[in-house]
Amino acid sequence: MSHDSQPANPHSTITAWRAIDAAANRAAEGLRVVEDFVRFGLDDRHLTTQVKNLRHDLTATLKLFSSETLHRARDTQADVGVTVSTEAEQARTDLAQIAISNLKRAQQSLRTLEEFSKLVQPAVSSHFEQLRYRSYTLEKAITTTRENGARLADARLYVLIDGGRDAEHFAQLAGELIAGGVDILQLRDKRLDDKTLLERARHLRKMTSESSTFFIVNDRVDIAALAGADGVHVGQEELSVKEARAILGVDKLVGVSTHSIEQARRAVLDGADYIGVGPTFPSQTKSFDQFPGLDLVRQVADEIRLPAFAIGGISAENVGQVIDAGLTRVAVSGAVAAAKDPKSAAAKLRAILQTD
Ligand SMILES: Cc1ncc(COP(=O)(O)OP(=O)(O)O)c(N)n1
Ligand SMILES: Cc1ncsc1CCOP(=O)(O)O
Ligand SMILES: [Mg+2]
Repeated sequence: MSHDSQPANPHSTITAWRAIDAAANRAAEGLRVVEDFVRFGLDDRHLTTQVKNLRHDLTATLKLFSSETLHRARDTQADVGVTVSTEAEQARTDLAQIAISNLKRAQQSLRTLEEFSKLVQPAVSSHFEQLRYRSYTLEKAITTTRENGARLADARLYVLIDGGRDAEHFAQLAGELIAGGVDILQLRDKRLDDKTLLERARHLRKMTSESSTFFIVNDRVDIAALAGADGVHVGQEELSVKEARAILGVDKLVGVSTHSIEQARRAVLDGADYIGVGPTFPSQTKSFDQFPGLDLVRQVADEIRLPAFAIGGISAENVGQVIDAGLTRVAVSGAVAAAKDPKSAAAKLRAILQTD
């Protein structure tokens, strides 16, 4: 029956069932290709589970239709679409492109399912809409994981520094760390007034621009935007990834602190560019009541391929335990910034982290 309770025209009904049958198969096939890409191409257990769940939920929703009706409506021989194949369908040059094309194909099919089911079984339509929205979230998470895997491929050592005693002391330390091979520098200062913090941020922007070191501001999206930083780092109780991105723009990095595997999984789906994982060990820089420790490092290394930096009390002495637990990226403060010779402390840690 149609929306206004008029009996649907039998020709429209059979057309709708044929389209639903074809779209159901396309959506399921497309999602299977995506699942195989995140599984074998990205080696990402979390995203594999997410795509698999989406595929299973699609199957469960399709069971709300009568399979007999669908099969009766099927007429592959008469389907003019079977022999139509565009050049773009044939020209696939890399795995990620294949996966994304298939995801888009699944999304389009979900849209067909949503629209055509309105004619024959309206109550099911909104289920397909929800599945389509989930597929958009996954598309973003897959793309971000893949792109940041490349963008931050070489980023192993991430160092947090404060604004220092004065501008000169700050510039001296920053200069040494950049020269010591630090991949990412974070300005993390909770005591400076805004004017001075922005001055430090602008100074660091200038220094890092002449190097390959990324520059991130902790907490303060406003300061990051004004200084033209490469990004911002936010905690669980701060602005969300979406909010930070709305201010900074799509090209900037947004990192998120995670203290449990659930938070790490959520950060991936929220579209974070990287995650901080910790605290790993007791820290001189910040005090904590709880330590997810190396267990969380192991869980993240096992499940997640978005760049992940272990943080909290990490030094040249214990970084081997982090590497053994599966992560080769760390964020540190004290072990480098408070060292007698910050440049060689950074270079030493960086060398240990270069495991390949
Ligand atoms: C790389 C990185 N990871 C984690 C943190 C901690 O952020 P947050 O939990 O918001 O705590 P504060 O640093 O703001 O005290 C970080 N800053 N950087
Ligand atoms: C900000 C922060 N968040 C978790 S641990 C930490 C401090 C890292 O500093 P350190 O390397 O000196 O422990
Ligand atoms: Mg914070």
